[in-house]
Amino acid sequence: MELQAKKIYLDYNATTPLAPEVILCVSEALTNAWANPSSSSEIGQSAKELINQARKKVATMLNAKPSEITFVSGGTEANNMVLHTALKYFNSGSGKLGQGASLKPHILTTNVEHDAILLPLRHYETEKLADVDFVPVSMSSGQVLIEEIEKLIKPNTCLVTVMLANNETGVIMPVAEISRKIRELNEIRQKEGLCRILIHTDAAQAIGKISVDVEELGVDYLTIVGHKFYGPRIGALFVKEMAEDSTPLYPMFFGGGQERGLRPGTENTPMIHGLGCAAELVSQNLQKYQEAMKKTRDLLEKSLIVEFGENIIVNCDTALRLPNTSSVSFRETTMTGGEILSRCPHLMASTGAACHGTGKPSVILMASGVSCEDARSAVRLSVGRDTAPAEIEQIVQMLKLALKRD
Ligand SMILES: O=C(O)CC[SeH]
Repeated sequence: MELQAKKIYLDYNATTPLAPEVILCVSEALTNAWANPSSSSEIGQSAKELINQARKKVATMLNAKPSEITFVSGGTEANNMVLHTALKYFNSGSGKLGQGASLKPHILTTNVEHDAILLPLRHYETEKLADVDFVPVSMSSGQVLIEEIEKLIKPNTCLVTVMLANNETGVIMPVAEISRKIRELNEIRQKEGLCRILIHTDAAQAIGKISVDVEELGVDYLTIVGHKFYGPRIGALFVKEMAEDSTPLYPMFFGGGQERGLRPGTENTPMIHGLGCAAELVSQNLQKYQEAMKKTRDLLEKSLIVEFGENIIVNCDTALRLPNTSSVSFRETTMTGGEILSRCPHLMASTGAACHGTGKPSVILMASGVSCEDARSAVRLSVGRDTAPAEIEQIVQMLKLALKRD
């Protein structure tokens, strides 16, 4: 009987499994914390306490305060809430501060953001609700350049949103430097009666892989996505509390008073408890996770280069990248990345973002400086905390076999 070859999962940027400890947390809360956290009963209040403990754990992971964490359904909701807030902030007058009433809010972002930023902003443009500039990232590194952002800032700019790390290339963006520059400009703008520019980063791909410290980043908002760091499929939004000038946050829908009325709806206690557990694991083990993923990812890239030589390139490898992500393109093949993966039945990876599908060359890769031909044959390999170095040789052999039959 032929031994069933073990299938290897290398798509951790698409989603991660729940850590065993998180599964225990979720199942424990499903069993014991089913009460309505808004109930005054003992079991209601114990459910509420689990939520408060989870808030503290997520805050600790980010060097934030618990009161700066609002639980939401996931990264898409968190991102949309920030964009919704920026428009309302500008249009409520507090943003306009002497702007002509005819001016629309202006938002700056990059051209490689996740669809949960790109598509809402394109919608705002279509609906004439905002002017948006999608700043092209460097075609040599895949990173956005601060000067490219700065030169596009206008009097009616009310938000700069830049992802902390790209999901397809792993490129880490200079968010802390961008924040520093924006805060300098905000001091000048305040004297000129111009609106404060709010700063957001979508940290979905970064948390659990690199250090994410809201004080170091200097952002007003930060998106947290549980299912990228072995947590449940819910999220949270960090909103900076400042003594002198509170950061606005407007609810997108209305109902009960949960989450201080900012995100109403009876809380999903088990998932929130699980998110807190996942956050605690990151706080306790980030360096170990980071080192393990980098060791495995670097071994993978080295082994692929030894095997394929000039017939493989690692995309955006000159930039600072996440320790677990590798976007590689195969040359001297007529196959697309999707066709290559279809010939590797025991390798579960992707050609790019899961939400983009595998049909066409990734626009994100091409925007990051990868040629159309290389984007066409690209494969994204994203390792996890427990991807074993011993699996690397199997992965290389699977790809070698797939390319051999071209
Ligand atoms: O696969 C990705 O890169 C993101 C999926 Se939300």
